[in-house]
Amino acid sequence: MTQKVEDNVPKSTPTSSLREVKLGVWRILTENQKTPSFATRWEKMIGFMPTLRIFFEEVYSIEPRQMTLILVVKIWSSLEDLFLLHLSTRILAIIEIGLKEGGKPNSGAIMRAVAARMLLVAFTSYLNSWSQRTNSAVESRVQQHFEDKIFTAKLEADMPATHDTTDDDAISPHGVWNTFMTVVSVGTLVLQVVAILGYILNLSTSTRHGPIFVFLCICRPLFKSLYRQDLWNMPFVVEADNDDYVRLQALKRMGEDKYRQDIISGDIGEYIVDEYEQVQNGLADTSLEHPLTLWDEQYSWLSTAALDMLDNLPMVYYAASAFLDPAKFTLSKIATLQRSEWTLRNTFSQSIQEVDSFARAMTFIERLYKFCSPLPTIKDGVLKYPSSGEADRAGMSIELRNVTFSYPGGEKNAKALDDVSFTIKSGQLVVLVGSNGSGKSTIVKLLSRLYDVSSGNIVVDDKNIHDYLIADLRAATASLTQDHHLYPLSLGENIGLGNPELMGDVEVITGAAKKGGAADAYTMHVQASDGTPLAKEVEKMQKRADISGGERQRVVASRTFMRFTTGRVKLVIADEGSSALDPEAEWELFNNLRVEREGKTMIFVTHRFGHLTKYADNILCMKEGKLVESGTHEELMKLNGEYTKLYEIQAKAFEDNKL
Ligand SMILES: Nc1ncnc2c1ncn2[C@@H]1O[C@H](COP(=O)(O)OP(=O)(O)OP(=O)(O)O)[C@@H](O)[C@H]1O
Repeated sequence: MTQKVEDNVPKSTPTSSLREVKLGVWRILTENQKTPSFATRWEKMIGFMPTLRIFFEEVYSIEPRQMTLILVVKIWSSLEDLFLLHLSTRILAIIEIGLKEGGKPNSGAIMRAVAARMLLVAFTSYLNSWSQRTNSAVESRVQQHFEDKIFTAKLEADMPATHDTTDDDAISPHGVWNTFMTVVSVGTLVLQVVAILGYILNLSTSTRHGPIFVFLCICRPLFKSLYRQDLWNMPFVVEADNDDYVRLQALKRMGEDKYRQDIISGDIGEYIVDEYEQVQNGLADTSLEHPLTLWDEQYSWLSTAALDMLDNLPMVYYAASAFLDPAKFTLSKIATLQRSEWTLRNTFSQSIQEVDSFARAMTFIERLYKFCSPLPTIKDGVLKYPSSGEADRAGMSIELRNVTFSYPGGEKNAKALDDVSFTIKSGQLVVLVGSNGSGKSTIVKLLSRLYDVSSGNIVVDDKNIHDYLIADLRAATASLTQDHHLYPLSLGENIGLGNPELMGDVEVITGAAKKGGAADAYTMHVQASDGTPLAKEVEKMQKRADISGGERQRVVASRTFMRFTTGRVKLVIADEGSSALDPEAEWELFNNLRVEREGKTMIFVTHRFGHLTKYADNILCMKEGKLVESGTHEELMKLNGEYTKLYEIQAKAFEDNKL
């Protein structure tokens, strides 16, 4: 198990090294890097301000009125302690003066100060409860706003962008409100610290006393943050480093529902329970406590005690001052100093902790905007497809010229395609074959411009594929791949989305469903969707998970036939689109596709050589990212190479079965 304590683990740089600590069942890695200097952090923060402003304005503009009130309450709450402190001081001072003068304290003044204090408490508590209620409403509005934004960005992102998954995981609309409130909290904490500092300095008996007292108040959090720097500044990675513990976690997972059927049918429950007990015994006294608790415990009690002692310094200071210079100290002043010392220390500690949260908020906001406005990695062209004068072609003509391609984010130097060249003439039916991982699907993806070549060129109808408008190219391509999924929408939409313009045309959709082999399912769907809202809802709620692989492919194939109804398709790509179909359905699908051949080039990717290769104008045989052979079935068989080898393995299987 790898557990990230910090979600922003920096990549190791040559200037930093890793420090490893073993605690309990954990292995903790921290970065032994020099803490960035104050100047570096300051620079980073200043550079971040414009992005922070955009974020703040965007969140604020969702509900400006409510947001203003929330901010006012936040500011008020941060200053409340100080107002209360001031009123308490006044009450104490009035009492003290009264007692000193030997008479009764001024009851009117006391009553007024007490009433003011109570009013303040009641007002703040009302504001807080109002703010809590408002917060949740505003929070859900903000969440909704960013959910829409993230959803749109996800739909608009192109394929290479989706390889950068590290950012995706961390970006969630739920994080936006928390991040916003973190930024607000940091702002109000800074305000609070400044206000208390001002108050203490104002109270102090001399210009020298004030700063010394303030320093003593913040001594503990300051030293703690310096001494235990890694807690605040060093992101660290924690992973389980105990075989028994790792196995225990794995055995615990065997209790999940998905394994139940196997456990019952395989009768392996007893084995798992025995193993579970064995690893529990193996762990014996090893601490399973949370790594952060263990991390904290590794410091000696002496250092902890020394830090705790620092808490007492302000008291020692004003006790000594009162002793040495009693004329300048009153009891009410000492009480006020004590209370303000406590408030300052707490607020300062919180601020230091928030430095870390603020750094995380900065990272979150930067990632959010990067995610929501990704730079398009696939550049659009300007030419219409088909260009004027080319519309009558018998299909798309394609030429790959020395194409090499590596997947973004894939292993360095790993070429999915290596110097591949071939030509497919308009209207040809071409079959792509080759062993797993040989690059067949990659060719298909490049033709749909899901990715761009790393080097070389793809020429479509005599022009570079990059010159065409991507939307036009995609409209001219109908693809049926094994990766296609059923959408979590109604069956009618699943087929109709092949041509959204005819979504309401039951007759056209029925025709497509027939050709794709999903006619029975679609007829049932039409009967269920008898127009009543309830029937529609029932249909929508049907789980798509219970559908078999073959049934799914029939629906996806129907969607492809629906796409033909646009009249714009010039290229049909079927990448293992019939792998889950029974032989009869596959034969039917293939025949139905052949009927649609007019005006279209067809590329089939397959491992099953059966009927497809017989009808192919050309067969391209791939191996390890290279095109190794091409020609008709007869020509390739004569070569006695890779194609023959693959073909004979299949043929032999049938012969062996006969024996
Ligand atoms: N998204 C991806 N990221 C990184 N590498 C990938 C990705 N998709 C495929 N590859 C790699 O590219 C190479 C070619 O894969 P491709 O899917 O084109 O092969 P294929 O011939 O279609 O295989 P199969 O017959 O199994 O479908 C393989 O080495 C594969 O691991």
